[in-house]
Amino acid sequence: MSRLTATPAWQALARHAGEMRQHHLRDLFAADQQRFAELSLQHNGLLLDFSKQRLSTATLALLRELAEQTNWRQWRERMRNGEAINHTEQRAVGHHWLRAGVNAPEDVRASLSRLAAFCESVHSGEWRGYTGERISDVVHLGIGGSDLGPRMAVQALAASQHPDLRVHFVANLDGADLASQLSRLDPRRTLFIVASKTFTTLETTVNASTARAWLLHAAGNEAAVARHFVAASSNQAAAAAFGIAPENVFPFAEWVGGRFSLWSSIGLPVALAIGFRNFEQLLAGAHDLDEHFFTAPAASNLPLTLALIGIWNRNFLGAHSHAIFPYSHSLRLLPSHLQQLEMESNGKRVDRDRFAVDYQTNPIVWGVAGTNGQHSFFQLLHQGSELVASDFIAVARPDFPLPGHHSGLLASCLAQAAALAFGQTAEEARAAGIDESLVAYRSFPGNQPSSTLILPALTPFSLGQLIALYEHKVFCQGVLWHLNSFDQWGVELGKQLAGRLLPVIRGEGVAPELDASTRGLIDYLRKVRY
Ligand SMILES: O=P(O)(O)OC[C@H]1O[C@](O)(CO)[C@@H](O)[C@@H]1O
Repeated sequence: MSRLTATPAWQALARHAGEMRQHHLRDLFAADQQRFAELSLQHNGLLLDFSKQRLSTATLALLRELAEQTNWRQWRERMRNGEAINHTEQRAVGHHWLRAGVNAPEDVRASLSRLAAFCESVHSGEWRGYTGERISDVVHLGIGGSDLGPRMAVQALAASQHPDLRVHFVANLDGADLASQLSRLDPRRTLFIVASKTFTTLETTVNASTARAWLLHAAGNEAAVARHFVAASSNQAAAAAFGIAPENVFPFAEWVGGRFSLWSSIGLPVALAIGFRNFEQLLAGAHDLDEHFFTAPAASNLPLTLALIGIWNRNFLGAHSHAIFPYSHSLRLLPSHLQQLEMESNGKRVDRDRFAVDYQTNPIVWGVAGTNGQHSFFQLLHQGSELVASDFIAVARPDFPLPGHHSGLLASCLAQAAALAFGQTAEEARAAGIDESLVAYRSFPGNQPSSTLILPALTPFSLGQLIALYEHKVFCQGVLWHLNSFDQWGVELGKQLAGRLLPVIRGEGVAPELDASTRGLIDYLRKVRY
């Protein structure tokens, strides 16, 4: 038995789960008229309703006891105080310092001032391309944490987009990604941001090299690179070796994890897209949530509550997957961002003390924007055989207010969450006039758990709050599961193998140790490629 499953709170929760599994959400609501009031929280404009989760106030009390027995407060202080809690890389975890405003470390404030000045020079037209033209397009080259966060934020805040500057993102190693962007761009007016913490990532360095060749083909002069390439990286030496002028490198610290780097210079495309003042509001929103997380008691702490609900669904009700449904077209990339945030952080099977865990860790995180998902896979959620826990995210006021759209969107969001929770019994189907031969098909079991999060509006501030809320949720779950949430060794093996296969694919080498399947695939590829 592990130190987690041996805790009295875990044991009590396991017993309690046996009892709670007997109850349908219909019964829980029927038995308690105060359920919404008891099982919802608010913080500075955000509302989190978790009354449609299959739990009770007693469940929450036990879950909070589990948090106490796993020392979540002490871990929270360790992160806040800059201890090297990422022990396998001997690094502190400091993304929250990036948004601490006037209390941020000196180097963070200095770096923000440089970003502000750079944004100002691009927006004002002081920064010009090699022929003296203004910059009209920015292409951000990065992948994983150096792509998903800023890409999602730029899309989410499209309503605040700077009118004269378009921001594009290229991540994939597949040349189709970069080629399709370049075909629409003018090298004289295009600025590239090479975004890579390590500056060694294959996808980003290949895309950056191709982009530089494209620029030089047009400019015919190396000097153009300094007017068209900047970098966001922790590896200033590698950025310089690539040919980016030192004054064009915006560094950030090693203690910023890739999937938490949106708040650093990796967020430069966001600042360019929405303006630096709005970027500061994004940071302010995240800081607001940081303060809440660091100071609120367990019972009113939103990130901790989200984390505990996730643990309940995963470890005690047996949900394998967790869906994120933003009912907001602008937030349609949020599921992808959270997928990386959660699965790269807590997709682990060895605990902090190097022991294999004897409990489930992160579920599969997935999702799309509503209402689109309703017309593709929601059928399985309503009548399939899988327990799926969901987060519905709604925005009270529209960011693009076209008449006749937003009320329907909100109605759909609330209707889906209610239908998943309460379903439709055979009696109700009959009462609705369904023919007896169809009653079995037109009954819905319900009892699918979900939370609903409401943002008053999609602003830079509320987006900052939203992302930080999930970041701290992930932190709390990592603490409870006794994981290091801040390394990602699991992605290394595939990278190393790709490095070994590259010369073989190119026909420049042999790899005698290859397995029969990979060898067969390579032989076939060689045959059909050339
Ligand atoms: O910013 P870099 O160093 O290019 O890394 C990109 C991404 O690659 C990963 O290491 C995973 O492969 C992520 O954690 C990281 O965000």
